[in-house]
Amino acid sequence: MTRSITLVQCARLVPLIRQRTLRSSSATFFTLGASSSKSEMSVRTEVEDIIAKNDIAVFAKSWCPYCRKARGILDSVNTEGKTVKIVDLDKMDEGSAYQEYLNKKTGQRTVPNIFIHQQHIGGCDDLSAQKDEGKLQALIDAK
Ligand SMILES: N[C@@H](CCC(=O)N[C@@H](CS)C(=O)NCC(=O)O)C(=O)O
Repeated sequence: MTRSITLVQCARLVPLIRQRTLRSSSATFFTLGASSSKSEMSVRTEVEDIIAKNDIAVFAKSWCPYCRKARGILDSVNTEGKTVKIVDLDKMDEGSAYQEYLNKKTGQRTVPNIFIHQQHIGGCDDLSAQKDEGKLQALIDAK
């Protein structure tokens, strides 16, 4: 008797279990949706970390002539004791996402995208202008 009651209860439980499974699979779907915006968050965190933790941060592409020129300008000034981070966006999976975030942050989509002590400098032409005006070394030495 006890056994048959248990079986009946089990039979009643089956649709409930199905419902819960469906609910939990939509919860999984929701979690996946949330994790895609978390990935945007982590791109933002990573880019901001690079800018915050380095005296000079350059978001570049390995084949880009303006990036090469910017590296040359930075090599021509004294960066001793400073952390210089060059991030080649074309060599990483999240490169396009970084570039998209940088565009949102600075209004500049092109590379190189240069920061000195967290201050947005701009591209190669802007860096070059700072050097020509004799301001670049002072900017780098500021901290
Ligand atoms: N005037 C800009 C020019 C930079 C530029 O045109 N960069 C190209 C690569 S050489 C670029 O970002 N193209 C778009 C892309 O690669 O997504 C500067 O001085 O930095």
